[in-house]
Amino acid sequence: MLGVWDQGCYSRKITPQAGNQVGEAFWRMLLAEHGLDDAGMYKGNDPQQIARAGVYFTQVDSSGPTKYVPRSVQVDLESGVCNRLRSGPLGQLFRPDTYFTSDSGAGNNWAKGYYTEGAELIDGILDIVRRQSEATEALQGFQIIHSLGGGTGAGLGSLLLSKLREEYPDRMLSTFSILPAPNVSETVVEPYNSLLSVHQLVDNCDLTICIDNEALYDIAVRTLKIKSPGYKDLNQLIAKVMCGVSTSLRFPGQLNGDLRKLGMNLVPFPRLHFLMPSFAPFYDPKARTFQRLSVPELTSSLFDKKNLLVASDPRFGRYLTAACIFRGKVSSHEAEVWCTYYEIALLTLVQNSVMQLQRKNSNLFVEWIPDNVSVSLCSVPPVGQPQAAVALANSTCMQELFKRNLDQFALMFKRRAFLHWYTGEGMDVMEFTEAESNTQDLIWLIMHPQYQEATVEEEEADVEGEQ
Ligand SMILES: Nc1nc2c(ncn2[C@@H]2O[C@H](COP(=O)(O)OP(=O)(O)OP(=O)(O)O)[C@@H](O)[C@H]2O)c(=O)[nH]1
Ligand SMILES: [Mg+2]
Repeated sequence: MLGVWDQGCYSRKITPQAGNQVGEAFWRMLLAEHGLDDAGMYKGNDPQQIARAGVYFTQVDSSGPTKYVPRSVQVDLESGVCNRLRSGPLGQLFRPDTYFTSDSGAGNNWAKGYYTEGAELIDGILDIVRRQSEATEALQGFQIIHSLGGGTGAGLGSLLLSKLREEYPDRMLSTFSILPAPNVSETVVEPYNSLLSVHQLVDNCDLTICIDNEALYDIAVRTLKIKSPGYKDLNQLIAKVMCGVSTSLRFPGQLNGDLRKLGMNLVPFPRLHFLMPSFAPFYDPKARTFQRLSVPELTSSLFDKKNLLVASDPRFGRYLTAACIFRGKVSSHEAEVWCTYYEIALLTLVQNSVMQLQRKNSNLFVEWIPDNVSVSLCSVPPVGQPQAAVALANSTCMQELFKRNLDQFALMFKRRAFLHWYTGEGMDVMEFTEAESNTQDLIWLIMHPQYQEATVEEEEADVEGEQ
């Protein structure tokens, strides 16, 4: 999990395996983008690189040169991944007292993460969150990186979200949530863990950036031509997108420059905060030298199913909102210097290109939110690529993901299969029923966003009627 503040920054990873492994890939890429080495020492020479590094790092310069330390907490109910992190290349980066592990394990059981084993760790985790929050002038909010398919990231991650909501009701809570996929799946109960987590995310999170292992797997095989992709390959893709979508928070002068502004532009109704990321260009490293996309090509790639990090098809939904960021030298006029006039001209070019795409595909964008696609530029390119674009979109096609999860959940739940593992940890079967019906409601709302207000009014009328 990660936390973000205006001055310096703070990150905390609730990790289960996935969260910490993805976190490691993310921090490594983040270090490179800000010109920092593995120990957090600045080695770059571009003031833009480091100007807002404080959003994710605290500067420590007690003796000698300044060290940038991530505001991060690494949590797991097994110690293996954290131990590897401690003894790996980033061993000097994190504060030693920001690792929280135990050896009890959650054994893929959401109830252990939420109610028993995880619940025992929660006070210690909150203590360190509190200490870091108090030392910061302007706390924006928190980011959690976790998978939804296991016991720790999903169960303990959900518990942490609800505690943070209670303690910091006016701060932004956001997650990078990795959804399970049949072809990268590890256990049969993943649909249970995932749906129980979605149930919590609906109410306790402001922005959920969904990442789907199924889509990552497809990109790795079809586009990157990796024969049998491992987590390392998938995590590189996630890190690229995480760096991309946090660009506006980390570099100066950006639109959507903090988590709240980002949420404001992307979330028209509180429960519809499940966003799908896209990235372009993904390419086969062997074909790299041939890759140079024009602005319209980059734009259309961002809205293409092949470039989405979730396995759903935007042609079967409608976009409520989207935010795009173009990075590096995205114009074809390569000889031009990155100066103010050039930037204005480029912004107009990018805006026109998005407008044209919207005009051509007007049926894919709701008409009742005018100007629902925001665009911004960042001259700092991603690591290893001269140019790239990334988008976060709020589309009704996200219902496909929840429908897939719900169907798998329902098949097992109908027969009450595997439930004893959960009830054995003190969980009530009612919670499963509630998670199921909450997800059904969520799917309905995603498909009928125009009735959101009516639903809220009906609920309010019901409450008044009961009084
Ligand atoms: N993309 C990605 N997915 C992962 C990774 N590791 C595990 N997963 C996925 O995450 C889900 C399992 O969750 P884990 O993160 O391993 O579980 P956990 O949160 O540690 O929970 P427990 O081990 O049950 O305590 C499965 O859907 C895996 O496919 C990873 O490094 N990258
Ligand atoms: Mg684990």
